[in-house]
Amino acid sequence: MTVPALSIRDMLVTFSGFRALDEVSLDIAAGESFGIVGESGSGKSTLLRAVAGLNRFDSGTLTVNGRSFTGHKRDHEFYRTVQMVFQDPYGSLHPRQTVDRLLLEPLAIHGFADTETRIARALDEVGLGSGFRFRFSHQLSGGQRQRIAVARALIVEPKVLLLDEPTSALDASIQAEILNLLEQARRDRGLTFVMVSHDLAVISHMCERLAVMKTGKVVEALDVAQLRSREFSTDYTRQLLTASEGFVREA
Ligand SMILES: Nc1ncnc2c1ncn2[C@@H]1O[C@H](COP(=O)(O)OP(=O)(O)OP(=O)(O)O)[C@@H](O)[C@H]1O
Repeated sequence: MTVPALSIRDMLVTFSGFRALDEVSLDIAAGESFGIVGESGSGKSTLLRAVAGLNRFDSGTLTVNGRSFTGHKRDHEFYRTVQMVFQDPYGSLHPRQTVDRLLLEPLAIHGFADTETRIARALDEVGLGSGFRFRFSHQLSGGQRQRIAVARALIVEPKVLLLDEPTSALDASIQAEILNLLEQARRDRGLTFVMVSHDLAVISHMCERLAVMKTGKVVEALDVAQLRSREFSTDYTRQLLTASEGFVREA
């Protein structure tokens, strides 16, 4: 692997002594789409949140594009490079703000000047168009909100997107649209994805490699070809696969 976009070494996160993330190490290459799966409570969100600086990590190292970070301190440049999209587009967007305002905010924070052009382009990129610009987010459907959340992440031209169950709050048909939109953006922009999902079908569709988590640890790392041909080394992964609804793809 060339210099990884994201390198996590022995990352430990504890909550009152409980090891929610137990010395996890991962290298994710630039341009790679990397999945994180595991049962509920296995530490997937904690890992993503610790990378994003939303949780502090107690020990270990995080290196992003060659820059190292500790604890939960992140700087402007980090958030220009790394953006996160959350599961719940209802919670992550302020309901009483217009789409315009929601898209303007990250541009202002990061000092972009040509805001008009960027907002118009962002709305086009996520398939909404300028007719949505002055709508309030509470007037949008779940799928439209998630498109705005994606636009808000992409508008500052990041290199890495952290995606925490980005479609699991949406209907199946809308899920596919958002996943396609994300995949298109990744290809067009050469983005690196780190995607958490409980749905192995989603991971199989979107990712090239994945880590399987259990009780705060990575118990297995494999590529999607191995996932599809069921070359696992643990029964736990097999059980996850069986439990993942709709996973029907055969080797
Ligand atoms: N802020 C917190 N305070 C205390 N415990 C926490 C906190 N955040 C997470 N945990 C605990 O850490 C463990 C891992 O949680 P996490 O949310 O990372 O799991 P997950 O794999 O993302 O689960 P799910 O698929 O259900 O979202 C759980 O036992 C959870 O209760």
